[in-house]
Amino acid sequence: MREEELELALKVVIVGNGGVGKSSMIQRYCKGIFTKDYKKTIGVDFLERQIEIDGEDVRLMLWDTAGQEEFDAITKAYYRGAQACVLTFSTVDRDSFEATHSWKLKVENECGEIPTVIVQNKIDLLDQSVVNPEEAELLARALGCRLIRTSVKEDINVATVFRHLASRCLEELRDSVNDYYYSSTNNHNTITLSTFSQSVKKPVKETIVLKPNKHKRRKNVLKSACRLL
Ligand SMILES: Nc1nc2c(ncn2[C@@H]2O[C@H](COP(=O)(O)OP(=O)(O)OP(=O)(O)O)[C@@H](O)[C@H]2O)c(=O)[nH]1
Repeated sequence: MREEELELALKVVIVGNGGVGKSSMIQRYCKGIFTKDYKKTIGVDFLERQIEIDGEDVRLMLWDTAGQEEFDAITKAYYRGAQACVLTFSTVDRDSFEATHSWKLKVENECGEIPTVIVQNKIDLLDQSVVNPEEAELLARALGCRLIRTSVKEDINVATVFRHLASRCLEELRDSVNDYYYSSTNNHNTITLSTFSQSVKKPVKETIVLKPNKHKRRKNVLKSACRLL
């Protein structure tokens, strides 16, 4: 495979009780549309969107899973291999809020700990809210996730959810690439990263601090990393 064919693809699963707006969120983000009709997802569905984060092209593969428990056996098979997760509840559905922790556990059972956000959807219906803001913050803190409030209907914060997750995944990937460089350079070796300012050439045993080039874009660090690995 040529270097320019390499791309970063992230599998993201969207989970939460039925009717909280998972399918609508994915449709909004990938197709720019919103429909009032409720069509229950049977099993799983899938859409994708390409975005750019810090100069990296990232393909987001968004897996829409059914919220009804009867589909649990099917949907959990699709959690496997996910790199990020959206836990969704609805502002006007108390049960969906209370189920958030159990959704997190279901995903964790298949994927371990992965970057996760909690989404409180339907904030356009705040006047009918059955979850107070402090409770939602507390839950997010307890589960160690960022809370993002969205309205898929009004297109509020939907893109933020996916950009945040993609950034988190990229950070983790960069950290592991950097760890690899550091651990694979023994004593007198040097490393060269051409995508960073003036190439980084340092004797090992020092901490290697990678600074983005101020003049060149820090483009394709992961592709370059793959080439070096
Ligand atoms: N007011 C309002 N309604 C929304 C919003 N997002 C989704 N809905 C509506 O909520 C209903 C359920 O949305 P879906 O996206 O089908 O819900 P889901 O979570 O995919 O449901 P399942 O497929 O059963 O798991 C639909 O009628 C949507 O139009 C929102 O932000 N505000």
